[in-house]
Amino acid sequence: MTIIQTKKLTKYYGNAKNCVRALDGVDLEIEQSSFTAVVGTSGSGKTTLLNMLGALDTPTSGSVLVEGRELSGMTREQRAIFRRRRVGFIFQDYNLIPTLNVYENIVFPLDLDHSRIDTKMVGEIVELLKLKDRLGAFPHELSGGQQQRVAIARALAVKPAIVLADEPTGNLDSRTSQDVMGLLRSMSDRFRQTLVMITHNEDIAQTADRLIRIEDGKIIPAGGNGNVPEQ
Ligand SMILES: Nc1ncnc2c1ncn2[C@@H]1O[C@H](COP(=O)(O)OP(=O)(O)OP(=O)(O)O)[C@@H](O)[C@H]1O
Repeated sequence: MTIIQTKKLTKYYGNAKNCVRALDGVDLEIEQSSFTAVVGTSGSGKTTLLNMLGALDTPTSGSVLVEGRELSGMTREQRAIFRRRRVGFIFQDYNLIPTLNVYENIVFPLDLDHSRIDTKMVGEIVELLKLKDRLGAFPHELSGGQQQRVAIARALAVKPAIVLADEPTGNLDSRTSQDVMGLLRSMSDRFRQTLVMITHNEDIAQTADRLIRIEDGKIIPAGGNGNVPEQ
């Protein structure tokens, strides 16, 4: 089943004189529960694509449908609820709240939404991400890798339908990277989550169900499990 679909998705920045075509007519379909790796050189449009899929930004033209709903047809408030309940974001710069401790950061989206905290599942995530001993610590007391793991735990705790991750293992050693990838995969199996991940790590990209290569805002045919989008 298709969970994400984009149609001629286009995002231009700047003005007519100085126009950056960050995304240039992207047609894409992503299957539910699949793991898609997005690769491409710096500035090719990867983050822009992720932002569009998660309703963090609006297209210049074209559309994004998630679970059959067109994101640009939503009101601002509907988009905020969609982001909070359906999407788990893992950003490159973590975006942790400095005044909250690790546990409070992890359950923050649930608190915001007045949702019940599944303490068993949060406990499992925390254990797998090796954060159990650091729950009372504040972000500034953590290493970069630990902060990244808190951001991952926070994204997964809401049991989102879609996990959008921008280089989530960039700051982790290879052993922890493998653990984090294992966790993301097993969470996606258990909760039928769809994972879309930007990565520069070829080994990780090769483990994806599908590899999408972006160049100058366009998807280009790429190698990767033979499952390559047509251009
Ligand atoms: N807010 C913005 N205003 C103007 N130009 C932007 C903006 N955001 C992105 N761009 C431009 O759009 C293009 C695509 O950027 P994007 O961040 O999507 O690339 P990327 O593939 O994620 O790069 P990286 O791997 O370096 O993170 C780049 O040329 C970038 O400079």
